[in-house]
Parts: sequence; structure tokens; C-alpha cells
Amino acid sequence: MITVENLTKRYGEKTAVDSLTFTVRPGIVTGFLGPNGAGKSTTMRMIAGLDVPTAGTATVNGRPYAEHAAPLREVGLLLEAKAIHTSRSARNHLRALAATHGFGDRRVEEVIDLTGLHDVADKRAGGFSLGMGQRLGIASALLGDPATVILDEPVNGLDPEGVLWVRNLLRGLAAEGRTVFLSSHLMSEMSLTAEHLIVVGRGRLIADVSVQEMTARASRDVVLVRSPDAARLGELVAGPDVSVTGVERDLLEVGGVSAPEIGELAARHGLALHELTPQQASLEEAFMELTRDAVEYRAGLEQVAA
Ligand SMILES: Nc1ncnc2c1ncn2[C@@H]1O[C@H](COP(=O)(O)OP(=O)(O)OP(=O)(O)O)[C@@H](O)[C@H]1O
Repeated sequence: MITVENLTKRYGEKTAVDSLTFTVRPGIVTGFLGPNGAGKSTTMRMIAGLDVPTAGTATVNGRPYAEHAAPLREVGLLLEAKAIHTSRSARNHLRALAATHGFGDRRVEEVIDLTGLHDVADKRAGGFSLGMGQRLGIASALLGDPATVILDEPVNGLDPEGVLWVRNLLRGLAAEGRTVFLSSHLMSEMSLTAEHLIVVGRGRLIADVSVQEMTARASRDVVLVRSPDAARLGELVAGPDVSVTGVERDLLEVGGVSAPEIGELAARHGLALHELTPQQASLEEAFMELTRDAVEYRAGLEQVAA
């Protein structure tokens, strides 16, 4: 469990993280979502004890990260994944890390298997592709078999197979009862990986919702109705809380009535229907709507006043 309370970080005039409060529960994947510059990395760095908060607290299983006796066993971190500049092989890199923290070589082999690195484990890690570098970063994070995993943009730069692999791995870790917290600026990716979302914009909490709720919010409750009797159907369906908009001569957009209700109404009056389609805004649209005022730079690089 990660608990963040009134967490704030200021860099001079700039408030990167603004009084954030949320919890990340074990057993599910929680996505940390926000546009570029929203404060995700800064928040994660404070949770991991790499940045000192200006105000507020961040704890992992009840304690600040740095106060855990064996932090690597408690929290696995992948922050700002970069290619590892090392002439060591992946295996030796992991062995060195393991030795520093008192983990055995057997665990090194386990994480190599878990992250699909066996074929390249003896190659120089400095020459790894971005995808292999990400796998090595994840392998390092999992070395201590931690109960909590925090990953900053783990799918950045991965090919579709790599994205799928990370998704399945993280879901598996959560299913084992671990706390899994990962950041992304891609709603579409998060909706497939996470069950719960913490959405931030300009350092502030915008939403703390399940993906399911987010999907429900995205639905616009509008039905497209195509009928040769569109005008008549429009009159029949009209009511105080119903909106009827003519899109084309035979096409209506109806709000406030469900598709089955419209279908049954048409059947009762013997009117033909050629199309009856409930419309849903995409999750990406819902996310953009939610964060519209929080995007730092709009197209054209015009900065929105703070
Ligand atoms: N060391 C620093 N000094 C000054 N400003 C900083 C520093 N680190 C971050 N910031 C600013 O704080 C804000 C939040 O940055 P942060 O990297 O946490 O956002 P993010 O949501 O992770 O964005 P991205 O998706 O682009 O990584 C940004 O405006 C950034 O420019």
C-alpha cells in the first residue's frame, strides 16, 4: 500500500506537485495518468525517497521508503528507464546489484527468466535496444521480490509485443497480491493494463477512479437512429428530457433515451429502423476532456497561464 498525503513539491516558483492525496492498494494495477509535466515523475521520486517533499508525506506500507530496513525487498523501482551504460553483461549487472543487497545468484536467474532476458543475458547491457533495456530495468526492480512495484513509463518505446509482455507481467504481479503503480501519459494503454486510475494535471489530483467508472463517464448516452421514417420517429420519441437532433434526412441523434427504448417505440408504431447505434466517447476523449485545463502546452506551444 502506498499512501500519499498532501504531498507537495515546489521548485522555486513552480509547484510541480500540489497537495496530492491518494492511496494505491495492493492486489490491483493502479495507473498514474497525466499529461506531460503533470508531476508524475516527481511524485514517484518522492515516494521512493529520491526527492524531498516541500510539504506532506509519502509512505510505503506505513513508512517512508528510506526507513525500510531492506528497501529493495520492499519496493521495486523503475524510474526514468534509460539504456544502462555499462560494458557488463546483463547477467553480471544483475549479479553485482544482487551482491550489494545480499540476494543470491539464484534470484538473478529467476528474474532473467521472468523478464525473458535469457538469450541476451551474456551480452553487453550498454548495447541493448530500448526494449531490452526496459526488461533489464524491470529485472533489476524485481530482484528483491518486492511487495510494491513502482514503474515510471515502463512501456515507453516498447514494441507491441513488449507492451503486451509488460501488461501481462504487471497484472500477474498484482494478482499475487502486490501493489503495482505505474505511470503513463497514454490513456488507451492504461485502460488495458490498470484497474484503477489516479489522474493528475499540473500537480493536482483530477480523478481517483476505477477504469470501469472512467468508461461509464466516457459514455455520452447518445443513440444514432437511421430510419426512412426519421421525422415521425423524432416526434414520437420527443419528451422533456430528450434531445433529438436531425443529422441527415433519415438520421437522428437522440439523447436521453436508450437504444432498446427507441427500438421498442419504433416497433410499436410499425416504423422501420435501418440503424440503432449507441455512441460512446473513447476513453482517450474522456481523458482529454478531464485534463483539458491541465495541459501545460497546447498545440503551437502556447503556454497556458498557471
Ligand atoms: N528539478 C526540477 N527543477 C525544476 N522544475 C522541475 C524539476 N523537476 C521537474 N520539474 C517541473 O515540474 C513539473 C512536473 O514534472 P514531472 O517530470 O514530475 O512531470 P511528469 O508528469 O512526470 O511529466 P512527463 O510525462 O513529461 O515525464 C514540470 O513542469 C517540470 O518541468
